[in-house]
Amino acid sequence: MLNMGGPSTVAETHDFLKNLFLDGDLIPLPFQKYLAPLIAKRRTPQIEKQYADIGGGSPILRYTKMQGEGMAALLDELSPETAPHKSYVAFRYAKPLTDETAREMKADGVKRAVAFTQYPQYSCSTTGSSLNELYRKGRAGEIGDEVEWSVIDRWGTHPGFIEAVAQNIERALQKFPEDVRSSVVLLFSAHSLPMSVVNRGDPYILEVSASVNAVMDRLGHSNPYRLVWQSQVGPSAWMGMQTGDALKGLGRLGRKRAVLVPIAFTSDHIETLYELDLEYAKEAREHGMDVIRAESLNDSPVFIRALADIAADHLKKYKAGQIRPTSLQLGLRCPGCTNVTCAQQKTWFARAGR
Ligand SMILES: C=CC1=C(C)c2cc3[nH]c(cc4nc(cc5[nH]c(cc1n2)c(C)c5CCC(=O)O)C(CCC(=O)O)=C4C)c(C)c3C=C
Ligand SMILES: [Fe+2]
Ligand SMILES: [Fe+2]
Repeated sequence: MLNMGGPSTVAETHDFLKNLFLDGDLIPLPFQKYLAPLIAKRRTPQIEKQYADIGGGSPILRYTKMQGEGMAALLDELSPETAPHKSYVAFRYAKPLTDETAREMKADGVKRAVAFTQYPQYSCSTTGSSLNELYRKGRAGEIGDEVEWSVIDRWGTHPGFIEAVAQNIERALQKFPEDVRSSVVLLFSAHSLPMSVVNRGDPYILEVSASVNAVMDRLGHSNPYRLVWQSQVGPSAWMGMQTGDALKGLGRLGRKRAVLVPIAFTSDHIETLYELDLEYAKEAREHGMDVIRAESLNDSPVFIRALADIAADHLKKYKAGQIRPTSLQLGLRCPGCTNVTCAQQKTWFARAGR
């Protein structure tokens, strides 16, 4: 289960940020090796405070383990021919990092593995980065040669995922009086992307939009909705409109009721617990708005079942011993992408699978 991870305790914030700013797939910096530690150090106090304010750390490891264990148990039933199943977590910027997980898999004698991104929608800066890391570790011999790999690199319109999000929205809508419910604005909010990344052809914006469209279809377009973007960092141009500005704009239009829906991350993190709950929703309430946040997927049984269905379908399609390069969705670089090695990954994942 690939994801970025987060500091489980406030004390781990600095290392998390250092790993993040060292990642050229996420943030290409000149003299990265030297600049990254400096930027991380400068940013640490502010981000430490945010993790302290949401309860002393990120819950992502706890939820990912819970989701993984639930998924593996269901998979034993859904796919008995590939049982037993076990989930491993490989985070990009926090423990457990890819090499630690690879050692554990090696010690367990794993022979067949699925690199399963936990980002529903593909971006070269997120899933691409995690796959690059796995590829590098594989090439460096840190992952057993005998492991047969395949990849699930996106699932943003899987009906189970869409159902889980839709149910959380319906639960949030229930909190509004029935006579006004259908006028509540659904404000889907996803982590923004620098325009430099959007403009080189990264598919994330398109795939997040596809998720939102699928959720609205499932809801029968019951409510007005918009997709907005949050958490931009630094002075460069990012995808808009920004979530905070959208809320203010709705307030000005007299649309006082909204549900904020996290759509691009599967567990709670600073963006939901700090930015959406403590900053935006609070500010909106102070301006007389009635804003509720739909819950993150976290331990949702519908979502865990979706993960198991996605993995079971994949295992049926890509049987051990039969994985070929053409089986993988990877291999297409964005036309303008210079730092993502998707094309090489395709070859490695296939070769590792022989
Ligand atoms: C799908 C989710 C995310 C995308 C896409 C994404 C792209 C992206 N992020 C940065 C820069 C930063 N992101 C930071 C933290 C952070 N990012 C995400 C998710 C996505 N990022 C999460 C879940 C987190 C962890 C914080 C949290 O909410 O718990 C940070 C560090 C925090 C900070 O300093 O503000 C930076 C920096 C870029 C440049 C980028 C696309 C290229
Ligand atoms: Fe980010
Ligand atoms: Fe790319």
